[in-house]
Amino acid sequence: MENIYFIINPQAKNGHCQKVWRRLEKVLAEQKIPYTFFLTEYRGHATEIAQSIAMKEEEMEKVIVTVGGDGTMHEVVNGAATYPNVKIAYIPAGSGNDFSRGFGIPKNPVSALNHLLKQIKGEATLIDIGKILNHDKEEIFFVNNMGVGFDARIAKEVNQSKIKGLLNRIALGKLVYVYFLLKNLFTYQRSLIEIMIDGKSYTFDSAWFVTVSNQPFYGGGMKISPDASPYDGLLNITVVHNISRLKILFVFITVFWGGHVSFKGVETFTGKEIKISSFHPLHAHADGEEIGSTPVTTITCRRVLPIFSKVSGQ
Ligand SMILES: Nc1ncnc2c1ncn2[C@@H]1O[C@H](COP(=O)(O)OP(=O)(O)OP(=O)(O)O)[C@@H](O)[C@H]1O
Repeated sequence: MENIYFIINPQAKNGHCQKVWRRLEKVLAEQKIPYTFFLTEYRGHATEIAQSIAMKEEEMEKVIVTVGGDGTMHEVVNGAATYPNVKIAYIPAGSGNDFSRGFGIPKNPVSALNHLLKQIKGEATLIDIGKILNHDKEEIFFVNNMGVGFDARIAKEVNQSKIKGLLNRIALGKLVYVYFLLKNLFTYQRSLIEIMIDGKSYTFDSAWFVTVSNQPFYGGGMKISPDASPYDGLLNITVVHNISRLKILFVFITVFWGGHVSFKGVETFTGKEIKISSFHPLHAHADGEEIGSTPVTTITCRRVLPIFSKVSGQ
């Protein structure tokens, strides 16, 4: 059996993750699985823990299992992605859990753990990840998506909001993104955005946002990039521009099944290196976590991260 380390964000889904972890502990005890665990104490802590696990006895193979939401997974990947001795797994216990949607991991945390315990004896799957260079020349990885503009503004407000806690308590946590989308819809100032995709330049005036996806889902189940695949070495770009405030509401409804891509004003591209700049600095996010503002450059890193997911061996 591999060395298994769990990193748990007890605050994910406004504390619900603690209950999830207690259920997982029982399963691990019943199956007599040896493991080590760490609870995160603050934002950024999962990155520090993952990195220190990866660095300890570097020749030793390890599996780091994230228990939490997409934000915690983002932090774990940023701590461990550059260490070849580490494989990563995910148990969904956050509000949105787009990673589990995109990678076919069971929604139920106990099922996800049982599934992982079966898989862990076999081969992990190498997936693509995105690497961002922001204007401070920091390197940031993402597994789901990154974005600039309206969606990054929403991500920032969601992360700071008290409403998220309220909605989570009544089991409607996924609606938090919808709430902030509607809140910003009538006030957001659209902007000129320039995108360079593999050396080819595109300009969009009155742009709402640009999303760069590694897998189809974001924002708690919206299929923003229906054709994105984390196995093809490409990133999928979605630009929404020149659409009125009223029409974007209709477009938004169709995002849940990926129908938005057929609207005029929704443009899609694929590429390996994407530079995004804007007339005014715009918020940027990676996997829903704030990462500063434009300009940003994103590149794909092809099949570099070993993960355990339903589609292992693909
Ligand atoms: N102990 C902690 N206290 C406060 N914040 C924390 C702690 N540990 C991690 N965090 C931060 O909590 C934030 C949210 O975590 P996470 O994304 O895992 O859960 P979520 O928001 O419920 O789920 P999702 O992102 O899937 O909607 C992350 O930005 C992470 O950095």
